Amino acid sequence: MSAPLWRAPVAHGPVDATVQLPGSKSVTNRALLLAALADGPGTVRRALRSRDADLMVAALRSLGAGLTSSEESAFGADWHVEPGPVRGGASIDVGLAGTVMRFVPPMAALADGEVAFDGDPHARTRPMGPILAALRTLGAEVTGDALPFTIRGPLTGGEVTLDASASSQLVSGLLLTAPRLEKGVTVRHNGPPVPSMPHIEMTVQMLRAAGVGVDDTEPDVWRVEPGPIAARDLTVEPDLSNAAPFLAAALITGGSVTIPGWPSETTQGGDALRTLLAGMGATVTRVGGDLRVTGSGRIGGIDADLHDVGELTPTLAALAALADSPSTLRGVAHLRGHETDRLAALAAEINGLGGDVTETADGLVVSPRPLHGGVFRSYADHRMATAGAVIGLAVPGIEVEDIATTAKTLPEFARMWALMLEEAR
Ligand SMILES: O=C(O)C1=C[C@@H](OP(=O)(O)O)[C@@H](O)[C@H](O)C1
Ligand SMILES: C=C(OP(=O)(O)O)C(=O)O
Repeated sequence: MSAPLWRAPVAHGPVDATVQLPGSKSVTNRALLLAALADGPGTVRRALRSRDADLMVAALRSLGAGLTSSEESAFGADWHVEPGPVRGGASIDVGLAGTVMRFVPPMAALADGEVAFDGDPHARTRPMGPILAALRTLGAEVTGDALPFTIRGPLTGGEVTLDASASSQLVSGLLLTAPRLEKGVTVRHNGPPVPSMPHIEMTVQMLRAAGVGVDDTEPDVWRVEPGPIAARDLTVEPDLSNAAPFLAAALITGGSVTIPGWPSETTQGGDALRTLLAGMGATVTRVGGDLRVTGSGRIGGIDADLHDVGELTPTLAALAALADSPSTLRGVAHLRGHETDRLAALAAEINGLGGDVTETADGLVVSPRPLHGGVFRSYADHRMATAGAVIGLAVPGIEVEDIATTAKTLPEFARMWALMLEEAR
């Protein structure tokens, strides 16, 4: 059965909206896991509620942690987390969540028995081999090199070398559980450059904030000292990557979109939107603690290396397709291992609307062409679905397949999108 189609609304004038974004998926899922491994009860405030976050909560519960929520709203939950002895015997569903499939297995190797992992059909193709091999080196028994697999500890820790060029999460996953191992862990990367480095910085900063010693002075080497993970009371920042489609609306309509609570300092890669969107012609200003992006009505093409911020590629490709000059998006070969092969998917869907997108070995060349309506397939990828919505602002007759897939990180997307456009009227 094919997924339902969602008629993307066309913008009939400049948007002028304030869009309150729920919490960061990346911060939420790190904070929950660290809280479950901590030395006492802790709290994660304004945590994202979404499919990926709910899968993390379910995984931690099945490994023995107690999680109860209060203050539930569209903008998230406050989770009270009670760590417990890590329990074996669980079967964990990772869905399509990179953070669950890479962050939870090292923790599961602390359990007193075997833990099984599986996920969505496409999750079985996402890169897992290097982290599973690393866990074997560190003492665990692991069946298989991809999902589905089982894992059985104990992990003693020590030093391990892996190729993390397919995903920064292969490193983050090992670092997050490392303090709980007798010897800690030293991770060395050996291979082409690791993508999404700000996400490893996020891991390192969150470990340090929990009192863990981390040495990252040598490039591509991370040493995590053994020791307690301090229980914390932490508030999650808004998800800056999910700001991308909303801010893109300002450029497309020549309007203005404000995101409240944009952090002044952050390890979220989405912060790069400030420079990337300015590079495409937007005016970007801070108004108190908010970020405001204003479009001029003109979108310029860009030549950008997105190696550190690959998550932003679908929105930027959509904008590039509507620009007045060509764009080259480079450094994102690893996107072929994301929710879908995003380079192939973006080229196929934009070209299906009459566009001119060419895949390169590590990115896309986008030459703007007049686009026509049609179906924009989402491939179970939340950022493909939102890219379709972005194009639909300017091109009548876009029907996005399976808009509900945005529930991976932003279940309220369609409602928030409609609200943003209503504010323009
Ligand atoms: O650690 C994280 O929270 C993430 C790391 C990045 O993964 P890759 O390094 O696989 O790109 C990013 O794209 C993903 O959305 C979230
Ligand atoms: C790559 C992404 O997700 P994941 O955490 O599943 O890797 C993403 O959200 O763009």
